[in-house]
Formats: sequence, structure tokens, C-alpha cells
Amino acid sequence: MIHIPRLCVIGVGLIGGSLALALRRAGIVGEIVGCGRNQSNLRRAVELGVVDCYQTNPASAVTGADMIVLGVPLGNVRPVLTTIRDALDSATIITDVGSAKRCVIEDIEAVFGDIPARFVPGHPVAGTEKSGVEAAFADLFQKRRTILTPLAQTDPQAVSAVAALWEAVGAEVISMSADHHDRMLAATSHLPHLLAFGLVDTLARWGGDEDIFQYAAGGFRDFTRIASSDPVMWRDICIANRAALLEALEHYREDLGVLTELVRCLDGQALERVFRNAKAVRDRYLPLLER
Ligand SMILES: NC(=O)C1=CN([C@@H]2O[C@H](COP(=O)(O)OP(=O)(O)OC[C@H]3O[C@@H](n4cnc5c(N)ncnc54)[C@H](O)[C@@H]3O)[C@@H](O)[C@H]2O)C=CC1
Ligand SMILES: O=C(O)C(=O)Cc1ccc(O)cc1
Repeated sequence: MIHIPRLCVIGVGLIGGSLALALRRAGIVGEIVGCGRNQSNLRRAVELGVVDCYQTNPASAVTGADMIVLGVPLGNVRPVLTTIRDALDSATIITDVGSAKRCVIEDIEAVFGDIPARFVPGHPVAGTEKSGVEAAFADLFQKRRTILTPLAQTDPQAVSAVAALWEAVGAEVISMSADHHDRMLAATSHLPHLLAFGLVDTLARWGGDEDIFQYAAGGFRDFTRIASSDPVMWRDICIANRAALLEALEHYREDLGVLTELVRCLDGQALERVFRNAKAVRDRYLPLLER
């Protein structure tokens, strides 16, 4: 079994915090050093038993670390990498949890000049609409997937170590290319979040003085839960994965245009066909989604 004597988590929020809690419970880490910008958040992380100690200076935090997990929003990955670059030991494994992968690889390349062999891009496909260390919980990754997107030059031993880390917290690990990851996640995660934020914003402005939300049923709550997610994190994801997101949006706009016409022309048969197909597909995938 893997053992990490000293783990450094930069960005001790929902994901970094949950991973730290789960790894501690699994008994595979020695010391966990947290790093962030906000002292009171880091103090809380120590109180909650998420990390053993903290540093606000990333360069000091990574000193002596065997593995570093970057758990900051995508827009802050490059500045953090720039701060730690000269303090890194060449044996230290670096991984991240960002929701888009090509952009993180570009950040690494921009800061290091090439892709270090011990950098393993990762993404746990698990989360909630909550953020911050208070929302962290050790079961978050149980029976969920973590996608790794190693490159040709990535050290296979570093990939195995990061895969073992995620397996230790109950995740199933899958490897694929960063581009494939970004296209799939644009469709099933980034597009739905953008639509949920957009719908709530539209309705809020449309309602004027009238509080239309007080008449909303459970379906509205289900559809818009993810619009309670962190706006800064989602701003960063949408911008970081813009190419794949724009492709998914264009596809969706076309089909929304078709649906609009079906309603306008009172084409009930065609509408029913679309709804039947959607229901069949969702019912088929539901066991997978609820694993
Ligand atoms: N929220 C979710 O459900 C999921 C999020 N992700 C990815 O995980 C990453 C983190 O997301 P969350 O944990 O949800 O966010 P979060 O907001 O809960 O935690 C982020 C933490 O990073 C800290 N931080 C921000 N800038 C920093 C900097 N420059 N230096 C040090 N610390 C800094 C913040 O203070 C905060 O504690 C994002 O890249 C996101 O795309 C991946 C899977 C699921
Ligand atoms: O809250 C939800 O249902 C999510 O979809 C959480 C989530 C957010 C970002 C990710 O990259 C992965 C999962």
C-alpha cells in the first residue's frame, strides 16, 4: 500500500479538504500540510482535523513534501505554480484536481518551460454545490471516478502513486487524454452548470418585482441546485475550457432551436419522441449516476 510521509495540500477547500480527510482516515499519510491565503480558513482546517499544520507561503509549504495536491480554483493554478517552482524538489509528485485539464497542462508548461515527468493531472468527478473547508467530508470520493490525464512524458511511477492515492479514498481511477476529458466534461458538467446559472439569472431578472420563485416546484429545485455552486470557480472553469464548452453550447443551441419550433408548430408527436428518448437514456444511466 502507498504511504506518503508528507503531503502538501494547496487550497484546503471542499476538494482539497475532503481528500485530506479521506487520506487521513485511510491511514496512508504521515503529515498533512495545508496551504492557502486565508489564515482563519486554515486555522479552521486544523481545528477540524483536516490538516496537521499550515503555511500561508506556498514555497515554504511545499518544502520537504513527497506529494503536492493543487486544490485551488483553475484561475489560481498558474500563480501558485509560479510561487512554488523554485522551491520544488525534483522527486516531489505534483497533482491537481481541476475540473478542466488542458488548461492546467498549459499552465504547467508556461511556468516550467516543459512538463515535469512527476506532474500528474487529475480530476475527481465528485463534488457538491458547496465550497470551503467546512463543507469537506471524507466520503466524497467513495464509489466515484477520478480521471487522470497523464502525458507521454509522465513518469509511470508517479501515475501509479497518484492512482493509488485516489483508490485509497474509494475512487475508481480512469486514464484518458486531456482533450477527451475536456470535451466530455464540457458536455455533462460545464454546460449544465452554465445553463443552471443562466436560467436562474434569467428568471430573476424577468420576474421583476414579482417573486416567481415562491411558486417553484421540486423540479426547479432539482434543475437549479448546481446554480448554488461557487461563481468564481465556475467562471474559471467556463473560461479555462471555453473551446469545448462553446462546441457543446452550439450543439445545444441548435437543438433548443428545434424544440422551440416544435412547440411553436404544436408538433406534439415530435416533442413526445424527444422526451421519450431523453427519459429512456436517463433511466438507463441513472444507476450509473447514483452509484
Ligand atoms: N466543487 C466541486 O464540486 C469540484 C471542484 N473541483 C475542482 O477543484 C478545485 C477546487 O474546488 P473547491 O475545493 O470546490 O473550491 P473551494 O473554494 O472549496 O476551495 C478552494 C480553496 O483554495 C484556496 N485558494 C484560492 N486561491 C488560492 C491561492 N492562490 N493560494 C492558495 N490557496 C488558494 C481558497 O481559499 C479555498 O480554500 C477547482 O479547480 C475545481 O475546478 C473538482 C471536482 C469537484
Ligand atoms: O454538485 C454537483 O453535482 C457537481 O457536479 C459537482 C462537481 C463540480 C465540478 C466538477 O468538476 C465535478 C463535480
